[in-house]
Amino acid sequence: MVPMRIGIAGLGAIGRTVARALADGMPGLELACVAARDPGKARAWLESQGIVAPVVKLESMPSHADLVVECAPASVLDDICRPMLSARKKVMVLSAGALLPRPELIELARSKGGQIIVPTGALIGLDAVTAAAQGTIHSVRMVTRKPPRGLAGAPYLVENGISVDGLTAPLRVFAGSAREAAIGFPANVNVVAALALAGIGPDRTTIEIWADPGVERNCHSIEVDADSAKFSMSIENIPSENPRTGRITALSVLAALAKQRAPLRVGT
Ligand SMILES: NC(=O)C1=CN([C@@H]2O[C@H](COP(=O)(O)OP(=O)(O)OC[C@H]3O[C@@H](n4cnc5c(N)ncnc54)[C@H](OP(=O)(O)O)[C@@H]3O)[C@@H](O)[C@H]2O)C=CC1
Ligand SMILES: O=C([O-])CC(=O)C(=O)O
Repeated sequence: MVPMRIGIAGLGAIGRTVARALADGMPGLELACVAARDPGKARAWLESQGIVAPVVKLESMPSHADLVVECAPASVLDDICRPMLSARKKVMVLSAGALLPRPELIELARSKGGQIIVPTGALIGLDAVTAAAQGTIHSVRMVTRKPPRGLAGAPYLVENGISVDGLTAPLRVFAGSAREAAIGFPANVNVVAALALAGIGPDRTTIEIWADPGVERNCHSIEVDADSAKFSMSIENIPSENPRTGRITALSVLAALAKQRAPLRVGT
């Protein structure tokens, strides 16, 4: 079987873990290329790891890869998705919050025959939410609690003069829709964007965000009420080297990549 060629756009907390795993070997998959903001830094890291892969520009990824994992800042989403989708290829999107205001990327995938894949990422239970969405979902509510350092610097906090420094008790810093949360916290709550895309959309999916000095993990809990089932789910993510990003996110990418070529697929 010809291996599926995987590109990685963004060599940070998620990208490095995915590159390492692909280089170590995943059945039916090969690391085909990497794109980074600073190609010199990327080359030095690859060399230090003994990983052989070309460092290329975002716009030339389609000639190297069948599927690109987008694990870069939200601001780069367009530059990663457009060339790949225009070439009828696949992009696995981690910056899910940046997809909400860009429905034209989904239209591009539809018109060209490419595909955007949003993995479960740092979340849980999107299989159940997508199943329930085949029927009628009445409501989806999410509550996120993060250590203050996992929220510091978010545009919503800056614009509203909310400080999370030196908190001694939990502070609810936001309550609103997934759409508003994705704008105010573009690097902190991609999870609620993925949840919205799986279920009832960004305007009806609600979220509370708490800065909680009492937690060490990024904690997400979700309640879904549907005509097929009522369920609640929660996950406590151990932060990776990037305090905003749970370690499980890169593992979710690996699981989703493995499914691309697996003889047995479990879960939706
Ligand atoms: N869907 C989900 O469940 C989750 C999504 N995420 C999202 O995934 C994305 C990646 O997260 P994470 O790995 O933790 O982030 P990091 O900040 O650790 O890594 C991002 C990398 O992208 C690089 N980069 C910056 N600009 C470009 C560019 N123009 N082209 C290519 N690479 C670039 C950065 O380089 P440099 O440092 O040199 O600027 C950095 O190495 C983020 O948007 C994050 O919010 C995170 C967790 C969960
Ligand atoms: O959604 C995100 O961007 C990150 C997150 O909450 C987590 O890793 O738990």
